[in-house]
Amino acid sequence: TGSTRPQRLLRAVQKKATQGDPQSVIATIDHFCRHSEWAMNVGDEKGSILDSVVTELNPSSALELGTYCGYSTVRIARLLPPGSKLITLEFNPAYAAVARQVIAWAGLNDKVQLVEGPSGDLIPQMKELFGVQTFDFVFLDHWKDRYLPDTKLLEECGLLRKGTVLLADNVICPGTPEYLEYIRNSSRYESRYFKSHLEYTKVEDGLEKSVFLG
Ligand SMILES: O=c1[nH]cnc2c(O)c(F)c(-c3ccc(F)cc3)c(-c3ccc(F)cc3)c12
Ligand SMILES: [Mg+2]
Repeated sequence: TGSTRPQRLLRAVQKKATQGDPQSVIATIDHFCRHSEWAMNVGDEKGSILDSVVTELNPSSALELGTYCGYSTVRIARLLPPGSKLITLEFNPAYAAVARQVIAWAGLNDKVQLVEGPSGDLIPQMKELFGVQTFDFVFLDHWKDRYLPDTKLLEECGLLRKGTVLLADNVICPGTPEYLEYIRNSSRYESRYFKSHLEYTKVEDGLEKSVFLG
């Protein structure tokens, strides 16, 4: 049995990136995806937009739906102020196992809590399991068909507050039409589309940033 793509990505990080240096972990993964094997990390172009949204918001509590190999987890956590917490949910155990090691290599264990399981089951448990009141920031990057139900679940569980920012990846490719329809027509959100490209390609994709108005 051979290695998987996430395992080969992790091997590249452990071989080439500097331990405790998130920027070198990010650069190593981007190089691997451009020159060795494409992988579905948010990437450097959309990643810069993610960075600017997180930096401007300076969140104390953040949630990521969809960890994959931990690339965006590292991008977000490296920008969080001391004492802040990023909770990241991953359904696939093999992805979670790789992500834990990528996050550890970047030296970000104290800012990140990776939880394995389906987002639909875990979101209602956020308050009781992790003492979360509300999230300041949510990055949606798991599965296109879960964006809308999980957003409604976050609302219903009282996990959003006036000003919470939702940032959704892949709203064009592969596309999340039901989510966009809901969020752009809801009086409870103010949305803006950031045009970009599918990671490591010239194909159009983009991020949708939505502020919950309460
Ligand atoms: O599923 C995802 N979650 C999060 N981010 C993703 C992402 O950033 C992507 F670029 C893709 C993508 C897009 C185009 C493509 F050709 C291959 C993969 C996917 C994706 C889409 C459909 C699938 F069947 C499997 C994966 C995802
Ligand atoms: Mg994505």
